[in-house]
Amino acid sequence: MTKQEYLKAVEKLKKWAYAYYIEDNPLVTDEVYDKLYHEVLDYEKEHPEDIDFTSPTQRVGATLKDGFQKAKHLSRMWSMEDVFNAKEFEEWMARIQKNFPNERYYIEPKFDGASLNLIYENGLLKQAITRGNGVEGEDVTNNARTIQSIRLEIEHKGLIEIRGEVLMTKQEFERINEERAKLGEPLFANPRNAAAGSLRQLDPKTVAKRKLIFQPWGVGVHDLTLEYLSEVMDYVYNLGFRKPPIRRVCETVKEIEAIYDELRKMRDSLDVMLDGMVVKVDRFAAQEALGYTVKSPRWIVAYKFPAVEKQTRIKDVVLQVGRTGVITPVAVLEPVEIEGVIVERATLHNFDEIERKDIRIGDMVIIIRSGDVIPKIIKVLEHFRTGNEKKIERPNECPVCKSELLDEGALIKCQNLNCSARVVNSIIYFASKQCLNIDGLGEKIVEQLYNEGLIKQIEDLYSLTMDDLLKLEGFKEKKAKNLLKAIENSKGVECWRFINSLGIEHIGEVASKKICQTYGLEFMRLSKDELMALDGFGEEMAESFIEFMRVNGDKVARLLEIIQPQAPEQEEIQESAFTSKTIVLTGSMSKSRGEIKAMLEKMGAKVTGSVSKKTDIVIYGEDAGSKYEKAKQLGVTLMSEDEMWERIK
Ligand SMILES: NC(=O)c1ccc[n+]([C@@H]2O[C@H](COP(=O)([O-])OP(=O)(O)OC[C@H]3O[C@@H](n4cnc5c(N)ncnc54)[C@H](O)[C@@H]3O)[C@@H](O)[C@H]2O)c1
Ligand SMILES: [Zn+2]
Repeated sequence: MTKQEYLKAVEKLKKWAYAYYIEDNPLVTDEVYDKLYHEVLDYEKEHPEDIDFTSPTQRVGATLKDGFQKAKHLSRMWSMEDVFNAKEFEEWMARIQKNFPNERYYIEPKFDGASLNLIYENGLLKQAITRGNGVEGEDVTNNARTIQSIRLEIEHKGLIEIRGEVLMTKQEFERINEERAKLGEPLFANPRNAAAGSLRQLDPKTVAKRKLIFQPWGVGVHDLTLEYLSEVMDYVYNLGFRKPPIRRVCETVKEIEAIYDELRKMRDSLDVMLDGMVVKVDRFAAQEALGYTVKSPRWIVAYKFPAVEKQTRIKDVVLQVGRTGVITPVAVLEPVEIEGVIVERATLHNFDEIERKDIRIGDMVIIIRSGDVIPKIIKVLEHFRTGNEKKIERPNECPVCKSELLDEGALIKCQNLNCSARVVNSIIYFASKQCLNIDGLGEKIVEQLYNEGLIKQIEDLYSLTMDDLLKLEGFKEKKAKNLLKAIENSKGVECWRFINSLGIEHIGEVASKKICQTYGLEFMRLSKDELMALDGFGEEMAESFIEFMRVNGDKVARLLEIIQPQAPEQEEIQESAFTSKTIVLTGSMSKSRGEIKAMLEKMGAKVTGSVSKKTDIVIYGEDAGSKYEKAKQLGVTLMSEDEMWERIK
């Protein structure tokens, strides 16, 4: 780096830091920022005489935003030195151990949120101040008061600064971004920016609506006379603050590395974002002796995790056709590595989402991939646009079968039941775990069978022969035999698996189970009433089921014939006056209607939702309305709740 390049880099960092700290709207990912930051740092180490005193390496945070009162911290707030791998971490440890060979280290996760200092006096929250430039920050006391996990009163009566991170859960972040997209507001890049932006809303009512969390990690001024930071933190957490998922005291690099691995594994399952682990010298006396640089304590280090957010470019958009015909747009990306996995695609969900987020081909975007979750685009970095980006058009023709598409707004569908993509995907679904669970019949093999013309529809699976399979590439006798056996074994499956495997819209595993528990194998000709009498069934579900059976009745009958699913064992029926009767419940009763319904069903009654000529009895509670009247009109037997209990006795 030349001096000129150095000065340019400093300007760039300052611009990025301003967008990040003041506007909560980063222009680049942390990874990109950190890379340049470290290049600048390296240059400054070699050329101390050139250091620009406004360089981000020389100060905490950035200048302050207008709008809030400024307020001074009682003691300074700091930034942290960071390391990115075991080697860098060991070098840091070695530097400490040179003068302090036998120290203990206190470890907590590094929470990725916005720093906040809470000042308590006489047991009351007096002031809440953002980190700002470390000396003074913004007074956000009124906002902090709306955060449930910030105590307004604590047992400790002395003066104490409790410091921590304001966090937003991953779920809340998604919710707020959805909301912002609908309103056409710019999206937050990640939960950290969302938390920081929310904490600095001028209206506390808006802050209260966003579920923020306060997670302590340290103290400033305090009057506790303890020897170790870990003891002070025990004290703080016991005042009633949220505890971190892991906190440990240990002594060796090996122990610390083990905690790092443990935290990394835990990372995805937590509801808030971690971007690393923080290692601190535990003994206060040693901390003081080690001291501070212009920007950070020498006794703390942030041992960062690999980034889960990357910036990359959208090269193209391709369309996938699912088994229900729904077209899902998928972004083809310039490949990037995230935690050891090369990511080349990200889902775009649907076309409304593309429009809401104004995603274009050629755009630079931030993507996130955490755990097994499909990579997602969280934000378009619009300032990278050159004007050559292309809008993504809503398709009107199926990319696979070319038939005309049905555009329902959020969803665009291929309606052609014979569309090969739909057929292949529905067979894959049919064989999947939550359906017929046919071992060895995965995506690739279904495609292979279909492309070779061996199967055209689900039924064809059951007439596959050894000869057929042996013709296929990659099939030897054993594999073929196993597959045929697995297909054969799928005969006689539980009834609910059979229904679930049909892939009826709105009818999933739970609904399939409900249908089979109540009606066994007699599900093909169920009426709307009968379906709506099932717990959790609404009109949409009932109609979808009936429509499916109307259109595909013959096919379902053929499959039933081949597969012969098993009905669940019926519980023994308790005979009573209600056995085999069709009953409607109305009005408010002494127990919930669900409970009474379940009780009657055990006696072999059919409990439906609306009164018709087919209804045998209407049982009414208090304030019964239109159903009571209708029963009267139709001459259906009316029975009060009390009478019902009489008869059951
Ligand atoms: N994307 C961008 O444009 C951009 C711009 C500026 C900064 N950044 C990012 O910000 C970071 C550097 O900034 P920084 O100095 O504000 O913060 P930092 O990441 O260096 O960490 C210091 C902060 O970590 C927090 N923290 C979380 N858990 C903690 C714990 N257990 N103990 C102590 N502190 C804990 C505290 O709030 C503390 O102030 C980098 O990760 C950088 O990538 C990004
Ligand atoms: Zn199609």
